Amino acid sequence: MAVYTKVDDQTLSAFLSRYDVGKATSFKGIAEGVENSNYLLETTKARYILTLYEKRANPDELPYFLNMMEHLAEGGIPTPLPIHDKAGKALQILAGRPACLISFLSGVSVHHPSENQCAALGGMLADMHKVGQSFDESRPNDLSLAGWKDLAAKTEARADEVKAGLADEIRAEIAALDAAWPTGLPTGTIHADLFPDNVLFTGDTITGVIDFYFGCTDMLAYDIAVCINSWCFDENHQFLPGHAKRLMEMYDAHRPLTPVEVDALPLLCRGAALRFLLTRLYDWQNPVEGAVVTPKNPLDYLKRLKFHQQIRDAAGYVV
Ligand SMILES: Nc1ncnc2c1ncn2[C@@H]1O[C@H](COP(=O)(O)OP(=O)(O)O)[C@@H](O)[C@H]1O
Ligand SMILES: N[C@@H](CCOP(=O)(O)O)C(=O)O
Repeated sequence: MAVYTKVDDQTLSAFLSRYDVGKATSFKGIAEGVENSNYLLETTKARYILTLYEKRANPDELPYFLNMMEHLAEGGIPTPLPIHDKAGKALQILAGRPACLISFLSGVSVHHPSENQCAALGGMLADMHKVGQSFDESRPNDLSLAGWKDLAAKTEARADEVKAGLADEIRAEIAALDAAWPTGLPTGTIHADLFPDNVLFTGDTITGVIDFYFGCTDMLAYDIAVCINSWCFDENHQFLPGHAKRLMEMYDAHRPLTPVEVDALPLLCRGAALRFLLTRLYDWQNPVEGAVVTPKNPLDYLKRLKFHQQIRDAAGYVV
């Protein structure tokens, strides 16, 4: 459960009095997530999610994320909507943290996505990229090469406590990616953390896309690489080519991939694997005292990284 900041009854009712959302009937910490504190709030009017921003969230960037969600929702992507208070304000301070009430979306996230669900994901991701083209705000991806170097420096002293030789493997991978990281690919607004726990389904239909707090401006195909990493491996970290094929085919049907994007996929997948290896490693080494959160295993992404390292070209993902 990710709850870093506790919200008591009095604080909650004072907060809710700013809104026209009715009275709270239930308020519970949510048993998923890593980055922020999330509560499910039920009121006499509706259900909401209350998010308190923690850890990596930079308060100055929160308006960007909320505006991105609103822009995508207006374009037909099923993202939550920030709720505005009676004075028109969406972003608040609650229990000393920046906070926002957002609309609750129905559906459930899947632990073992099917090929059909990967196809739905590919189509939605391409649609999201197309709608994102008219979003006029931008934010650099602070978890790309420069961010990885920074995390590698912060984690290297104790990386070998997690696995012997890990610091060297990370150093070598950063050097390889630094020398070959693609440029000139189509860019735009990307989600950058589109894991299965951030997509809600009813059957094979996507009913929600959540957690835009790593959203940024970067190569569109990097989002596909994040999805290949997080949707197309089984629980034993074995690659699932049928999943990747359906994801990419449906993406391509909604937004045709350019040849340079296809060629860059193995490198982008390596970069995405390294990104999650590093943030997980950092979180593993730096637990937040008193937080209720289950740290994720960094080595899951070392296994994926090794898989991508032996892929020669994008065809390796679909055979
Ligand atoms: N708008 C929403 N509608 C329904 N459930 C949500 C919504 N936002 C978050 N959740 C639930 O809260 C969990 C944690 O949210 P998430 O944004 O992924 O947190 P974190 O940023 O901490 O990773 C999700 O897995 C989902 O179950
Ligand atoms: N997806 C990341 C962790 C970020 O947490 P999320 O709950 O916001 O997806 C990972 O799995 O390492």
